[in-house]
Amino acid sequence: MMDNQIVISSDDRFADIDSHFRVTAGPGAGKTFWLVEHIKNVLQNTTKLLYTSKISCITYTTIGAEEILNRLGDNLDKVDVSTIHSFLYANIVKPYVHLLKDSSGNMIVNVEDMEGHFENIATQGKIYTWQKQVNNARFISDKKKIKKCLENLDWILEDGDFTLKPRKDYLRKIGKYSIKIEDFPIYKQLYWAEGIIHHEDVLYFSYKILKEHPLILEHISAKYPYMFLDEFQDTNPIQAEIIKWLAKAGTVVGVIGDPAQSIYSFQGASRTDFVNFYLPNQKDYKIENNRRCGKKIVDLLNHVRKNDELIQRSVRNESDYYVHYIECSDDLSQTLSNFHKLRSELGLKNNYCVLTRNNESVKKLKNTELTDIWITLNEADQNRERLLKGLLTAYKLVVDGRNELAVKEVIRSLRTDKNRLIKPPFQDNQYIDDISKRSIAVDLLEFLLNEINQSLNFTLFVFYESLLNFLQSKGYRLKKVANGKFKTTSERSTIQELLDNLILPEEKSTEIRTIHKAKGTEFESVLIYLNDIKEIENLLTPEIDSEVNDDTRILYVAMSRAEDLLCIACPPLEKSYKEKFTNLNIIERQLVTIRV
Ligand SMILES: Nc1ncnc2c1ncn2[C@@H]1O[C@H](COP(=O)(O)OP(=O)(O)OP(=O)(O)O)[C@@H](O)[C@H]1O
Repeated sequence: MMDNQIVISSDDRFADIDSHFRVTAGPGAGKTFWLVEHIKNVLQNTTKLLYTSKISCITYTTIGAEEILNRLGDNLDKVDVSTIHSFLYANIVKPYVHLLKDSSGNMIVNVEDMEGHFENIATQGKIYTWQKQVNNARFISDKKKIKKCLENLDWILEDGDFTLKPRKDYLRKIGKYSIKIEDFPIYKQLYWAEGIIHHEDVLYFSYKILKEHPLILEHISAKYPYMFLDEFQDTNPIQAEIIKWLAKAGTVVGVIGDPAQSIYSFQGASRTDFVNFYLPNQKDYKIENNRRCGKKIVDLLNHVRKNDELIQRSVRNESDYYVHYIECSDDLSQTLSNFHKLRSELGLKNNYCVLTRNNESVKKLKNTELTDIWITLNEADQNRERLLKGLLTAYKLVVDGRNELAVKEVIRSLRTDKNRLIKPPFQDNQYIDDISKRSIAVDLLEFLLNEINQSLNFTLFVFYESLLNFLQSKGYRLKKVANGKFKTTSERSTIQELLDNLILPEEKSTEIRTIHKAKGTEFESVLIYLNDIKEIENLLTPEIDSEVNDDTRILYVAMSRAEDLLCIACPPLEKSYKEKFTNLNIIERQLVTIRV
């Protein structure tokens, strides 16, 4: 499907801006760079944009959206940059979800209480109610497994029909019982009745709305005559279908991506959906340069990608550092110190990142302990947990340099009902309008920064008391803490513990993170921590086009984040492995003991 590709450079501007297109390019090719220039090019030359219409630019993460907005500079008022979920929520779900009715003609979502979309977290209360309503499920005693199964639910589109089921089918089997597929919608309905919809529901509702009311497509297509989608290799099949409908309705669609960086199969994405993506008269382009990585890194990337059609050329002739490996001891802080020593010897003083597969390894590297504190809090008091999680998330966002998003997060955690009365844990009958919400949100952020910096080791109980006093000084009353589960839990947990266990879905400046959270980024030096010898196999015998798992591609994404220094930390290696590393031009860096 990829024949007839026209080779371009990230500097090229197209004269033909009104054909559908696909750009395929490897890491560091300048896909995002090219996309921003293409948007400017369209803005300058189009005749299709009318007074009310805009270009839609879809990114995979909100950090990606912020980056593109920054790079667009003054060209913002005719471009909407957002994630696909925000786009679909704002343009389809929010305005039209009331059109979806059940068999008795009732709305399937309580629209009045709907305020955004959330992660699917199966609370104890919902699990309890669901179990009461579902025959067999009453007898399942392992609540943790039920929770895992319900939180793994997703809408799977097969031949135009949806099934709601866990992505991993074995999760349905809990002890002797196997949860029936037809019992899952009951769980969703519990949330929808309260106006709560989950991220995955946004795609599902959008598809249903457009399928049942195709006229809406005409309206959206008129509003967005152009739609460009970055990182399209990780697109969900439902999304791809909606994009095709929009193209048919008249929107010029452009998709950009790299099949070798497709790493979200656990969310239903598949590299072949990108490889086979086709729209009538679509133009196919590819970029072969790699402007990010030094020469030896590109050689290694080409080795990992050897089954693929795309071989990259490094254009950074000045950067030719060896790729290194370090065998780890049990003390991971030594591995980190050795990596920093190597950077310093090589004179590499700019940014770096340590990447690893999962959150458990991140915690190991950060030397922090994993606890269930947020789950315990949620079970103790759902409303307080929601408020505190929102506030501490906002605090982390500010520390990450994302102030605007932090303000939004605080506003979101000050939940109001349809009469604008603030919901618990605030006391009853307190009115707040949007302007006051924003202004108290800014005050709250300032309070959080002052308070948390001084009180990391304070208990949550103490913190909550000062939050209560602070809000009171601003004229808002929180409910006082009475004896009970929240009190005992909050007396036992510290703010530090809560922060350590609060993992943001996206991170911008964290130095140790999972590979999935490094998508689209670049650093002067990168250390990849592989804690299993199996992960080394992915480097030695790579399967970049595997349909079975993403492992090689995840490693490829990690390696391709490095500009100058790439260093691999691994378990002690047998001789045969060391020889293979030498053959790949990866050199050993002896671990030495460094006193800190
Ligand atoms: N034409 C260009 N001129 C100057 N710098 C460029 C150009 N194209 C790309 N770059 C730079 O090369 C680097 C890689 O570009 P970019 O981040 O857009 O790559 P990408 O293809 O999106 O990579 P990935 O798939 O790995 O996320 C960036 O630092 C970018 O600023």
